[in-house]
Amino acid sequence: MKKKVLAYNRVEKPVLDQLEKEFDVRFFKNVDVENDSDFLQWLGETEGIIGLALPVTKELLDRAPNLKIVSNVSVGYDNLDLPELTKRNIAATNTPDILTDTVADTVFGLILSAARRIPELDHKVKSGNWTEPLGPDHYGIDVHHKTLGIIGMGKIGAAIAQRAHFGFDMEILYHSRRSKPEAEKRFDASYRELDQLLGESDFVCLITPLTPETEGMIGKREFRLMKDSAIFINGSRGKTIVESDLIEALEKGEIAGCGLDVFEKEPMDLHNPLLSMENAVTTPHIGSSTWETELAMSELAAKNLRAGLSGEKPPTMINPEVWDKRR
Ligand SMILES: NC(=O)C1=CN([C@@H]2O[C@H](COP(=O)(O)OP(=O)(O)OC[C@H]3O[C@@H](n4cnc5c(N)ncnc54)[C@H](OP(=O)(O)O)[C@@H]3O)[C@@H](O)[C@H]2O)C=CC1
Ligand SMILES: O=CC(=O)O
Repeated sequence: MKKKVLAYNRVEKPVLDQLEKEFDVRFFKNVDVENDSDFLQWLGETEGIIGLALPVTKELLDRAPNLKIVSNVSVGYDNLDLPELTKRNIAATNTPDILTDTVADTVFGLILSAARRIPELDHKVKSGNWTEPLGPDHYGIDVHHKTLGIIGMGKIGAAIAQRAHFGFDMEILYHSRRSKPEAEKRFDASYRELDQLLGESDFVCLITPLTPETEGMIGKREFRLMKDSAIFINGSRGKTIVESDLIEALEKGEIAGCGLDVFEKEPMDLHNPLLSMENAVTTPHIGSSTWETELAMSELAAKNLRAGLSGEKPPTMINPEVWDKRR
């Protein structure tokens, strides 16, 4: 009998088609996971979960007694209660590396869009309001030769630094839990304590995972430490910042603008003030969303799932101690 698999929200079609040949798969999209009876019934029987951003809580796990693996189609895994999965010997996997360059491209797109006011000016042209040559009211600021502060010099942070250093001659400052000698050598990057980085950077780019330590790490105090000409970019998770404090900082002119791919609530509420702020460039959490990268992520997640269900070690495990215990 085929093993039962629950697919959630996003698994690319060719990969889902293949998985359906190998397993008994049910696909769910945006269901109310606490109350959808079909979902809960399948959860009770399933051995593997594959998908994007399913909140895997203790309560959900209580309803999934046969579960052996949760295969996230994302590098971030803040949706998982990892200690609880590990305690129950359930493997957890993610999709690192293959999305790094794509996400760095997105972040750089936000930097350029916010600095050069591209969405705002695009709207001006298309709405028929480009009726005379534009002047200082519509100037942007340079990106090249400015100072970029990266909070979270991990894989994506380093790929952003690479673009900034080699492509735009920017000075790179960074803050992480540990110093990064390789980034210092390759990109001439300099380590700074967080407060110092905030005060010295023209562009502040946040790209850490969401953890108890990073939740709300950028709020009122941190926005005040930034230059009033600074542009703040968030590619990490919405909850790493206090969104209402960002809105206040923009309203008061404590910073000049922002570029956001992630939000406290996704999709955003229609009354969110960011929606009407011209100096806030927004994208709908599409950091890794290119055809090539989404397919590669689904393929890697499927590889992890297959391994986890056939007793092999999944290639990109987040909790390898589960595997060590199983052997
Ligand atoms: N917008 C989007 O679509 C996407 C968003 N992301 C987000 O980007 C995150 C990073 O991905 P990736 O670069 O691959 O991950 P990595 O694990 O390679 O890098 C994470 C970095 O964050 C640093 N970090 C962790 N905790 C802290 C802290 N408390 N203070 C300062 N720095 C900290 C780590 O520092 P150290 O090395 O010193 O431990 C590390 O340098 C993901 O977890 C996800 O949330 C990822 C993909 C797409
Ligand atoms: O947000 C996306 C991820 O891969 O993490």
